Amino acid sequence: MTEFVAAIDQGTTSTRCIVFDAHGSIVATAQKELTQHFPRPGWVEHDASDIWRDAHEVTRAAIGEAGLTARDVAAIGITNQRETVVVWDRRTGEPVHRAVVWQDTRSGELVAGLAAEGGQDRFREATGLPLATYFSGPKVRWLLDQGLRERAERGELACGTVDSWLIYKLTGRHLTDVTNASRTMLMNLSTLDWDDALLDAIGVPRALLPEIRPSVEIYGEAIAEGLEGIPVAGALGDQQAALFGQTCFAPGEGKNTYGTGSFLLLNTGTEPVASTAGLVTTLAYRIGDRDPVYALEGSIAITGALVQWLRDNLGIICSADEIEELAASVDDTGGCYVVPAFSGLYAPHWRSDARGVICGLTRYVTKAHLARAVLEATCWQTREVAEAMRQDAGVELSSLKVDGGMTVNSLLMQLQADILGVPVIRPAVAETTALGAAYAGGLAVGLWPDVDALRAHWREDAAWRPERSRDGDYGQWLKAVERSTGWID
Ligand SMILES: Nc1ncnc2c1ncn2[C@@H]1O[C@H](COP(=O)(O)OP(=O)(O)O)[C@@H](O)[C@H]1O
Ligand SMILES: O=P(O)(O)OC[C@H](O)CO
Repeated sequence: MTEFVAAIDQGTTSTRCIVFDAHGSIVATAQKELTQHFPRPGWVEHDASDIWRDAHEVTRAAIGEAGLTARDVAAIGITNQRETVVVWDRRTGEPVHRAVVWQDTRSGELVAGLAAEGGQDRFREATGLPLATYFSGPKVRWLLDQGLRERAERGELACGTVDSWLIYKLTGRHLTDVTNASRTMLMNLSTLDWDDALLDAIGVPRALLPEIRPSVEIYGEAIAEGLEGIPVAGALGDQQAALFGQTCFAPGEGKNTYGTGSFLLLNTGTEPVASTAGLVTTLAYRIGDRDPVYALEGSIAITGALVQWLRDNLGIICSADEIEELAASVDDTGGCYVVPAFSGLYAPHWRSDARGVICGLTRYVTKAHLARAVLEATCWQTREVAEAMRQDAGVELSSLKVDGGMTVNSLLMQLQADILGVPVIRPAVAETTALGAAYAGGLAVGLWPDVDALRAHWREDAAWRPERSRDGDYGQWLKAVERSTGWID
């Protein structure tokens, strides 16, 4: 058995492939930025052909960069932006529409209609999810309503989240992993199968959907050029992959990933825990035919994306890393709070009528204060979901494991420790999302015997301890959140 695993990490803003060795160390990386399309306010699209082209290209590049050939790679694991939907023609294998991205709000009216009939939580018991534009089912329904329904019912079209699209292009098989399926609002959390009542209510024919498989399993051999014969052997939604990569295998273990959005997940064991505090109940992973493991999740739509907005829409910084120096040039935000409700508010509020606000502006406030308030917005939103976690699972955080693109920002990490009041700990391999996918692939082909073998790989890189309590400012943040709601009628 060869000792290398390639992990494809298809994120919202970029696609990368990382080759890991049997110790979980990075051997080679290749990455491509993904073009974002914003055709109307609230709409976010990706070109699914770009997604596949980039994934194919970076995988071949990373394997080459590692000095390997396809024969030296034990498995390809996949991790991906979740909820985003792709619909393709089964005959040509080509997409019939741009992918509708998780942040996209075009299904707002559909979602409001469904909520009017049975309340926002009508599918919560079956799916663990509140009705929101975030999840895939209503996005699929919107796509079918664009003249695709008849073809879908005749079985000519296939649909899936990004894992499913990549597995299809890699192996020719139409499958999805159970963690991704749990984000569609079409899968029943207990049966782990598509639920006819949900399919009916949301208006999605079963014929369109992939088969739901465990997260750790050999799905098939790659047939894509240059990758022929590599087992495609594990898939997890990116937030679940980060939980896996952080080796949070025991109930009560959790992590927060800071990327385009931020997602705090807590392993709750083999029984789903229902949320009453605005969190989402979701699949954490399933290894082969063993009992599935569930998680509670605090999903925050916009964190790193707010830094991008400061860069691309306002031009206040030229690159994301410039925000740290600018924000550090002042001691506080000058009383300014930014609530980035660009796609409404996700956990714990689930308010699709919210839109972004900046509160507390005076003539004193400079771009440096604004930059600092942008960083604090990530931290305050995280505090809100951590509080919800305490209410739902009775878990009092004693520290927080972190990862994701924003965690290179030390000021942000210090602000997070201050605002949460607990130490924030970053592991040596910050690419935990890709690592989790590599672990899933490697476990499936027997590179590692079990999850216990993976724990030994986790090492701390840096920790930030609370230096200044910010409890006194939390009320002000909540007031700002209140002001963002009720904007859309
Ligand atoms: N130094 C930094 N400070 C703050 N945010 C950053 C920094 N560097 C990158 N980011 C943000 O991190 C995000 C990218 O993280 P990544 O984990 O690659 O995201 P994704 O997986 O969602 O594509 C971007 O939204 C970017 O704005
Ligand atoms: O692409 P990321 O890393 O921001 O993750 C997106 C999430 O999976 C959305 O649920």
